[in-house]
Amino acid sequence: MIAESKCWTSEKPVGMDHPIYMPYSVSNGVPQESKLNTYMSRQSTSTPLGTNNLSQTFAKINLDSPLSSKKVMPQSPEFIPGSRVINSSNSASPNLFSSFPVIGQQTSYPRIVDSPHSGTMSPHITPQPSPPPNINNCSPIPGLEKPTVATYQENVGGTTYFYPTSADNSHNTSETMNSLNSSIASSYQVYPGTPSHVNTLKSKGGSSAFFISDDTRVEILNRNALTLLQADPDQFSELPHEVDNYHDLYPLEPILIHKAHIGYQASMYKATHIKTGMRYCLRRIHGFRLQNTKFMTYVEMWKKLVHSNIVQLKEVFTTKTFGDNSMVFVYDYHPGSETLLNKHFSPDQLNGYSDPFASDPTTPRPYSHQKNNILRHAQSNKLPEPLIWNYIIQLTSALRIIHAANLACRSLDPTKIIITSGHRLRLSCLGVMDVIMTDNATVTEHYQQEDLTALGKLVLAIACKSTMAVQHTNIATAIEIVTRTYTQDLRNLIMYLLSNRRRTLADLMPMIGARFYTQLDNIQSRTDVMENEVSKEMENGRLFRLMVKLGTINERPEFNLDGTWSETGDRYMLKLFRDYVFHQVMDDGRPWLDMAHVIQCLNKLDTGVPEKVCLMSRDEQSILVVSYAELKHCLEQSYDEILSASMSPDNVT
Ligand SMILES: Nc1ncnc2c1ncn2[C@@H]1O[C@H](COP(=O)(O)OP(=O)(O)OP(=O)(O)O)[C@@H](O)[C@H]1O
Repeated sequence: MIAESKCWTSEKPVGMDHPIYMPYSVSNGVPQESKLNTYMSRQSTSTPLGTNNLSQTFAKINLDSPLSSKKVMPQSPEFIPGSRVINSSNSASPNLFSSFPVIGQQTSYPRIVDSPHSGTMSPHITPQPSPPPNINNCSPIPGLEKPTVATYQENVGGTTYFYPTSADNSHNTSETMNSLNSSIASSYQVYPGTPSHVNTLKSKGGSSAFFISDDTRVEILNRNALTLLQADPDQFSELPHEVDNYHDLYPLEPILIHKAHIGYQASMYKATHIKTGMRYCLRRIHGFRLQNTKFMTYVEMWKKLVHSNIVQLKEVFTTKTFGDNSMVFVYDYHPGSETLLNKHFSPDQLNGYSDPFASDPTTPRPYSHQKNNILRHAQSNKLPEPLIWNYIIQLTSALRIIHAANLACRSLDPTKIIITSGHRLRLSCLGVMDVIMTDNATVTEHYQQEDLTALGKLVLAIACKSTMAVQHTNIATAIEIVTRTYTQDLRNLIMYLLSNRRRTLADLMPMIGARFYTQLDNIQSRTDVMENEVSKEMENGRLFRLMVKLGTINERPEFNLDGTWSETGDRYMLKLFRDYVFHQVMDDGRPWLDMAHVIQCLNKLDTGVPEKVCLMSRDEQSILVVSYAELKHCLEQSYDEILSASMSPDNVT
């Protein structure tokens, strides 16, 4: 079948039998060798819809209907062949031709070839400024942008163009109109803009209407870059190529000869699992000889523990690959994390106090420093109390499940808590003490009480921003500082944790009290913001897949030995569509760039809406009026062709 509405006249509307209605067919008016001809041939063979009978087609047009009898506007903007003037000011009678990217340089009127599918006419073809940002990627709801018409007529410079709508379209329109009575849904997928509740939550990080916010993007990029870092073989020549099932080792800290707080020298590496390609964090305990295998029970228990505030232990193994007897603990890798010690106790945050550990690298860390001057710490440097409570909630949350699993942390220390963005804390050294300090005599209950004491010391150190606050001789002064600086509640919690009585995590809950709600609110608000970011990227991902298909088809140099494949048949239409989406120009020939136009067009293509779009050949001699539905059909069919050829060895040429 060929076009239903392939007609133009230089007069006002006339009857259907008027000779100026010029049906186009492959053999009538279109050069056989032209690309348009190949497209039309394709229509006549493969397109299932439509009719070639003009009389039938036009019989459907009710020229007497109020809408169809719309008068030709004598004042319609004049269409001046040879001019590049695009005039779309007449909103009552949208100037179809003015809406083409470049109309100039024409010596004859373009042919109009109507697509076999029908639908509403694309209302915005002319380069137009985007709508306001919050809706700028939304298209008008089909059926609303224009009253339902049985026929569409246009007078341009004395030339009348008719676009009959088929039964199919009227069906769609009536469906749309029916749905107006109840609800109206966009007929295609689109990101509807930032919801107002998220808009009020947004941080200063800057937001984008279409893309992920700058803050989040930078953060993710940074994390990805860290994950992909590789060690320079010249610089780290001593690193083994492979350790057990891991390779691509990258040190996470300078390898210093100091004993970690566990009493052994330890070092951390990022590594990649040989089989899965996943990144992990290896904690290597240097020079450690296993005495027995009792620790395996603990390892199995730790491996089962999953919580948002702990770094999960994956496995433990011994190795001689490093040239000694090393014990390696494998954990999840959290790129971009830093220790709580670095974050809140780094030298520049200590008002000029030097790193308490720098002088003696063999001294275990961090509470062993003997100097007693850190309490001169300025109160102006204090952390906000809500942040301290935030930390308390996260740490107690982790301890709660650890203790519930009949385990103890045994490493609640500022060097063994890592922090990532959004003040997320994780306990990072779980299970190590149970393996390297197996002590059958001491019951877990004892270590759990030690955990609570360690928590009290940690909170005190954070509140005073000093690791020395927890030294026995400084504690009284440190508590005094807390009393002066923070609420009674915080002081009470520290006092409780540092007391000699038997303590439980359950007792801490009423001390935290309604602050749980604040924490919950913060997390949920953050989830809302992140969900909005995801919804933007979801749309982008969808459009990207569409672009991949278009890119795979457009300008393909050859397919199955056919050098003209991408220029003929369905592909020709897709090429013109690509021009329409991306290559439009303004009146004076400057490129017209409008992201909203691109997104809108791609969204409509993705869904295959019945709305029509006018595609102009590059020589400006032909115009195809085609629906997005048909474009989608062409896209899918052409891509499937390539896809099946890629899978079938018979098609390899
Ligand atoms: N699971 C992890 N994922 C990513 N990085 C981690 C992980 N655990 C620790 N790190 C990082 O590795 C580095 C070293 O951690 P480590 O626990 O050894 O701290 P440390 O201050 O060197 O303690 P110690 O003196 O006891 O060795 C820190 O920068 C920390 O942020």
